[in-house]
Amino acid sequence: MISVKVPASSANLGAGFDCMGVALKLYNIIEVEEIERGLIITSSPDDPSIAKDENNLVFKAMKTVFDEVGWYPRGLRINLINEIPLTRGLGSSAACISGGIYAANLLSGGKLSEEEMIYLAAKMEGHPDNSTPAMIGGLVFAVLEDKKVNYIKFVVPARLKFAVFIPDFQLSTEYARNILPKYIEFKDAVFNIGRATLFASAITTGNYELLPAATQDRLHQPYRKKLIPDFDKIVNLSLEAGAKGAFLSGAGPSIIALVDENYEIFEQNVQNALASIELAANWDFMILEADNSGATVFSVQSTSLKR
Ligand SMILES: Nc1ncnc2c1ncn2[C@@H]1O[C@H](COP(=O)(O)OP(=O)(O)O)[C@@H](O)[C@H]1O
Ligand SMILES: N[C@@H](CCOP(=O)(O)O)C(=O)O
Repeated sequence: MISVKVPASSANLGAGFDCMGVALKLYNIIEVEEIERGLIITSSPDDPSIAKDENNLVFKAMKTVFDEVGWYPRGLRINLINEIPLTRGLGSSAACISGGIYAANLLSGGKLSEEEMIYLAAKMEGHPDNSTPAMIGGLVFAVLEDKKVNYIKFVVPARLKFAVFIPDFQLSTEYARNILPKYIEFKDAVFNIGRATLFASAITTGNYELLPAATQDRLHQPYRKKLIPDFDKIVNLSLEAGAKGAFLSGAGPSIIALVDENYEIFEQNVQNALASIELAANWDFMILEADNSGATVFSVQSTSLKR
């Protein structure tokens, strides 16, 4: 049995639509084992959206590796331990894809390089901003090209923390992508290019005072926030509590805020604000550090099946 631990991820980071994302210390564990025959898939906690047959996302990711390397298990047992909430904008699908590819590569003899796994994951997800940090950790700037992903990984210092607000409703990434406009005004494109560039520079040089300006966006949040009634209230309470920027996590509905100091005061301010304002949804709140490792082997137990 091979056990792989794979982190959650928060993509876009404001202005960096489809090209920036960070891995977070919130994990799924994917356990895989070759068996004599068949496909057995279990998950905890279980969820009706988690397929238990060949439509399962982890299995589909694993099969892309088996097809690529030309190796197939006789049968496969997959157990999923899901700590990352599904369909909340925290890269649950990317964790399945990157974790599944990473586990399948181990099971099939490690023939794929890290670059090849990064590309396979981004191609399957359709954009590299979740799958790449889920695979290698850190805060990643990434572009999906024809046959590879061009990326830079930045190791996030522990000083920079991520306050995550998770509501009690789901918002599918597919739906949240379909509602985006096909065309935008030139000035809005220029607006985002500037802020994404400023964000990259501010994060890598530690100029966190620039982050509130650098995390503004006109490409996706104006459209998606209409699906999240509490969006402005959560963003505003985060900023008033001392965050250096607050924005949609991936395609939402979760919201994420950057905190670089006075963590206890920030947390107390947020708890007080959440208790005192009227909100349309129930929101879970936690402060996470960035994960700088990505998918890792959690444990390997020798299997009884001999080839
Ligand atoms: N932990 C999981 N296990 C199996 N399938 C999953 C898991 N998380 C997501 N999926 C599948 O991926 C699909 C898309 O999820 P998505 O809307 O992208 O969620 P997220 O925003 O968390 O990435 C889900 O409908 C589900 O079928
Ligand atoms: N760039 C994507 C990110 C989706 O992230 P997820 O965690 O919501 O799957 C988008 O904005 O659609």
